[in-house]
Amino acid sequence: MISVQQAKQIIQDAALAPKIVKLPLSEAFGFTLAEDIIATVDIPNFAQSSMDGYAFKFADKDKPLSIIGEMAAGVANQLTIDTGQATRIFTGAPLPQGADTVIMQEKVAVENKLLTLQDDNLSFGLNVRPKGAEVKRGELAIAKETYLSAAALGFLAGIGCTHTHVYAAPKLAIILTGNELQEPGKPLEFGHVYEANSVILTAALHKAGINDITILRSDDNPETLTSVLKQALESNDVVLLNGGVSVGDYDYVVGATRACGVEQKFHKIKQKPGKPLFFGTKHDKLVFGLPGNPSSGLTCFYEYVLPALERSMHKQASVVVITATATHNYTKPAGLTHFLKAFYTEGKVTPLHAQESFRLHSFAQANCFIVLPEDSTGCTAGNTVEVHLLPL
Ligand SMILES: Nc1nc2c(c(=O)[nH]1)N[C@H]1C(S)=C(S)[C@@H](COP(=O)(O)OP(=O)(O)OC[C@H]3O[C@@H](n4cnc5c(N)ncnc54)[C@H](O)[C@@H]3O)O[C@H]1N2
Ligand code: MOO
Repeated sequence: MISVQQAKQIIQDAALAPKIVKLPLSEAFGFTLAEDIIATVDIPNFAQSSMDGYAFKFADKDKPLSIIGEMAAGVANQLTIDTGQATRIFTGAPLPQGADTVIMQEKVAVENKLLTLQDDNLSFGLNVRPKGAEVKRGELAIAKETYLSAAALGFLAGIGCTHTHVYAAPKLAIILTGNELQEPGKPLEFGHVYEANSVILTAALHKAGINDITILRSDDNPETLTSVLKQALESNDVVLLNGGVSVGDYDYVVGATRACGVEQKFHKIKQKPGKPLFFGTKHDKLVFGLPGNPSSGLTCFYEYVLPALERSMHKQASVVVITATATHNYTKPAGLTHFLKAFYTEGKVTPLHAQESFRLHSFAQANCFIVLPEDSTGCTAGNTVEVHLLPL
C-alpha cells in the first residue's frame, strides 16, 4: 500500500491533457481562459461623462457659460462648444467636442440658460472617463489563465467579446456496480440498498463545472463490467467506477480494468476511509475505481479525483487546506491517514459523530475533513490540525 502523498503525486504525474473549447460567454462562467484577449476597440470608445451635470472647457471655469444643448447617453449626434459655452450632460454620454471637464449638477447655478460653476475643487478633466481609460485597442485586455468569474465575463462583454476559448471540462462516465443497488423511490427488496453514489458524484461534479456525465450500470459480472468499461473508455476522458474495487469474490473492477488495457498505477492507499482506491490510465484517459461505500467514494473524490479534474481545467484547487484548532479529542491507531468528517467555523474544527464509511449522516453535515497523518494516534482538544475545506 502507498501513502496518501505518493498517491497524490502519481495522479498528478498522470495529468489529463487539457482540451480547449470555444464557448459563448453565457456558458463560460467558472471556466479558465485559455487565450490572451487583445482589445479590438478603445473602451470607453469616446471621452465619457461619469456624472449628470454640465460639460465645459476648464479654461472657462470662472465665467458664466451659455448652455447650448444637451448630450445624453446614446445620443446620435455630436455637439461642439466654443469658449464661453457648455452643454447639459448625463452619466455615460459622450463629451461635446471642445469640452474637457464635467461639473456635477449639484454644484452649479442656472439662470436664464446661463451657467455659473460653484465647485471649489474643480480640476481639469474632472468627471470625465477618457477614451481608452479601461483598455486601449491592441492592448492585452485580460490574460490567459484568468478565472472567468461574473466580473471577468462582464469585462469581456464590455469590450465587445461574444465567445472565448477556455480549458474544457473533461467528459466523464460513472459506472455503478452492484447487484444490490435499487433506484430510490422503488421498494427495497431483501438485501437491496438504495443507489446513492450517482447522486453524490453528479452533484459534486456539477459543482466543479463538469456536466458532460454519462451514468452506466453493470451487475456484478466480470464480462458485463468489462464491456461497460470498454464502452465508457471509448467516449470519455475520465471513468469513475463505483464499488467492486475491494478483495471480495464479486469485486471485478481491477480485473475489468486489466481486461480493457488500463495500466494500473496503484491500488490501495494507507488511508481511512477509501483504502481500496484504484487508479489507472489508458493512453491519456484516467480511470478511478472508487470504493462503493458512499462516504469512502466521496472522500476519494474530493481528495484525488476533483484535483485531477480541476488541474485539467486549469482551475485552482477548490478543496482548500488550512489549519484549525480541534475542539475535541479523537484517537486512532497509527498506520493509516484518517480523513475525519468535521465541521469548521471561525478557526475551530469539530470532528463529527458517525465516521463509519457506510454512513453519510455525518458527511451530510460536514464542511471539511480533519486530516490526521499516517503516523499520528489522533488529536487532542486544543491541538492544531490540518483541515481540508470542501467545496459544497
Ligand atoms: N476482506 C476485506 N474486505 C474489505 C476490505 C478489505 O480490505 N478486506 N476493505 C473494505 C473497505 S475499506 C471498503 S471501502 C469496501 C470497498 O468495497 P468495494 O469498493 O468493493 O464496494 P462494494 O463492496 O461494491 O460496496 C461497498 C458498500 O457500498 C455499497 N454501495 C456500493 N455502491 C453503492 C451505490 N452506488 N450507492 C449506495 N451504496 C453503494 C454497497 O452496497 C456496500 O455496502 O470494502 C471493504 N471490504
Ligand atoms: O476504507 Mo473503507 O473506505 O473504510 O470503508
